[in-house]
Amino acid sequence: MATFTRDTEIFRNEDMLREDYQPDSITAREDEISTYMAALQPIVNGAQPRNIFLYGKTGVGKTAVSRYLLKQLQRDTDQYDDVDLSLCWLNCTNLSSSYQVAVNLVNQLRPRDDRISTTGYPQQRVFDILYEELDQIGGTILLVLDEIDHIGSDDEILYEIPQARSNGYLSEAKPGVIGISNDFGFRDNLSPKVKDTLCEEEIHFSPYNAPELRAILEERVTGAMYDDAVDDAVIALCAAIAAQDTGSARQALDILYKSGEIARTNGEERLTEDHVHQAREKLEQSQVEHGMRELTKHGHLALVAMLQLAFEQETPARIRDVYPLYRRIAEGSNVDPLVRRRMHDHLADLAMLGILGRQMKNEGRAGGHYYQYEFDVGLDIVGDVVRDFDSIALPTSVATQIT
Ligand SMILES: Nc1ncnc2c1ncn2[C@@H]1O[C@H](COP(=O)(O)OP(=O)(O)OP(=O)(O)O)[C@@H](O)[C@H]1O
Repeated sequence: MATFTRDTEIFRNEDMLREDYQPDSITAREDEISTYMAALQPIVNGAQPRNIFLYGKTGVGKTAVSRYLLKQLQRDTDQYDDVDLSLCWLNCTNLSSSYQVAVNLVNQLRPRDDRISTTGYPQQRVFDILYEELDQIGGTILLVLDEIDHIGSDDEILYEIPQARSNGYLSEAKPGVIGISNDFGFRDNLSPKVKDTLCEEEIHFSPYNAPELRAILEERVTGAMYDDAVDDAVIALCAAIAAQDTGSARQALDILYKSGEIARTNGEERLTEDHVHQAREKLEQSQVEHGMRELTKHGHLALVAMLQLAFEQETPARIRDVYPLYRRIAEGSNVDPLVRRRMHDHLADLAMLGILGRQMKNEGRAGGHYYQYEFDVGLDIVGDVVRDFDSIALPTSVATQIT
């Protein structure tokens, strides 16, 4: 019979290593915090808020620092009767237009039973409803738009809200926008008028180095794990791996958490450097798997064509070998195939994601240059992903090998 008992060797509080955990204190971000605080200072003084744009790669603390500072700001402004601060936090993943952002802001600000429909209004009407809502709340209202790059080039709202007061649309509310993004291209491609308003205050978060990651891990591990379960060498290794790869605190924390899970599964009481290496490998593998699942339909078709060639021992393969298979599989799956050039872009994407390796070959004057592709990841992992492609008619040689 399977019996569960509470294990007490490794984790004191493993929730502290989870993605959604909000730390009480922030380590190694003194400069960013002081710039951020200066940008928020007008609010404390009862003045109009500035618009702030935070950017930096993934996992470098943009969200954690914002949550920490805004909580602090709310607490500290409570003592001033003339500051009435409200916060509205919207994650813009899946929101691809100004219209959708406006609707979601309205619905976030309204009670649950009074929400508006996500379609069917003219854009200006939705903005008007948003202004009514903001004016009804009144006071200083900070709208935090996390992952703001998802709205793409339809960035009108990032100009509209900050200008609403001076344009006479608001009388009671003083809105400020805090935009957060890890897409550097988004900032550069903002329309000039949006860049002027939203990027009034810009704060760049750079990747963490190994000592900074070490300090973050040390702080977190005190509450999350028992002292005897983890030593300095293990923490230093997690920090070094993440610093070398991405500079992301999320990656460093994930490696530490996974190492603890591996130790627990093995029934061991201490984390070792070997657990850390295994954890890194497992995480990389699941990231590649995730990357494969997220590809477009044509990316999936290219993947299946490559898998067929790999099973038939025909890799490394050139585009001229992959393309006819891709075409056949696409047609068999009722998908219009792309022309060869466009399909080649998908192979290049697979190489960029680390799923395929590609090598430039040079056959001299007569043969010219060409690329050869082969899998850089285990075929079993690819097979696991491909097995779930319900709308692709798999070639028999693939279907039989992956079942
Ligand atoms: N300076 C720090 N001190 C303590 N914890 C941190 C720090 N920076 C990041 N973290 C932790 O690392 C994880 C990732 O950080 P966060 O979500 O803030 O990154 P981000 O820059 O917003 O990334 P993304 O662009 O992917 O949203 C979180 O669990 C967060 O608590």
